[in-house]
Amino acid sequence: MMTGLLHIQDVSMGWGERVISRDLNFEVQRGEILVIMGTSGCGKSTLMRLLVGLERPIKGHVFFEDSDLHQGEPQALDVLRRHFGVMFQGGALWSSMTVGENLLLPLRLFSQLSTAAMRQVAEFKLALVGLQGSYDAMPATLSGGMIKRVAIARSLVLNPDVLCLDEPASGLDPVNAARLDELILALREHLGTTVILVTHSVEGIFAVADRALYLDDQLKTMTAIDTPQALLAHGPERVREFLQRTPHKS
Ligand SMILES: Nc1ncnc2c1ncn2[C@@H]1O[C@H](COP(=O)(O)OP(=O)(O)OP(=O)(O)O)[C@@H](O)[C@H]1O
Repeated sequence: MMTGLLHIQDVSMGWGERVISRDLNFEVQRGEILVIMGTSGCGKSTLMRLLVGLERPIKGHVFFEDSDLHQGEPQALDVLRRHFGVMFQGGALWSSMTVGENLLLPLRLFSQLSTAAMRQVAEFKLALVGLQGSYDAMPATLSGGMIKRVAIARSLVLNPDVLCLDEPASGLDPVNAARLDELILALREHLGTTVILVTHSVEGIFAVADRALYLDDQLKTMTAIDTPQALLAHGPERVREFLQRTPHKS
């Protein structure tokens, strides 16, 4: 009997003969904030892409509830993917479109809503991330922190069960990075969204994570998953070292 929203079973990931990480086994609980951590190149982004069905594992399975994300027909996978809202590294917006048009894109593609209803949804999501009133703004007129918020709002328009954020704070100053942490906590509280987060920021990990998992690039597997406090107190040595670094923003 499976518990948890996502169930990762004996997964190995990589390309061709090159295995990046193997024997991954863990669950993501509904409503939790799970951080994927590890040094550069250990496979954090790859794991996130795999968890949302954009990458296939070399071996093993990823289940969303009881559905295998990599087994069914392409159409079934398309439906499953809509449970995920994804903000990729960089979180780029279309610079030639207004903020509102950026948010309408996924709605036009995947919802049956009327134009007026789509606009309401987009404005509501902008308000959720603290950007009410910026529907008609062009991305070039926004600050880096605001652009990240718009990208998060866009990943929320289809009401995903799981929000996946790949280094959302990269390029932000410490104040805006901390504000983004607060936003992530608020979204979980108000929407109940499950959040999977890739971050290099130790401060961010302690601020938001219910649990964090560590991908070890030397052992090429996941060596720990627990609360950040437990990992710092009695995790494997490299994980403790990772968490003891001077907090910094990537
Ligand atoms: N499409 C691809 N084909 C082949 N190799 C890839 C591909 N994408 C990533 N890699 C390699 O897989 C490894 C893991 O990459 P990934 O981006 O997942 O790491 P990461 O932990 O997210 O790194 P960073 O912290 O630097 O963003 C890297 O060595 C990368 O070069």
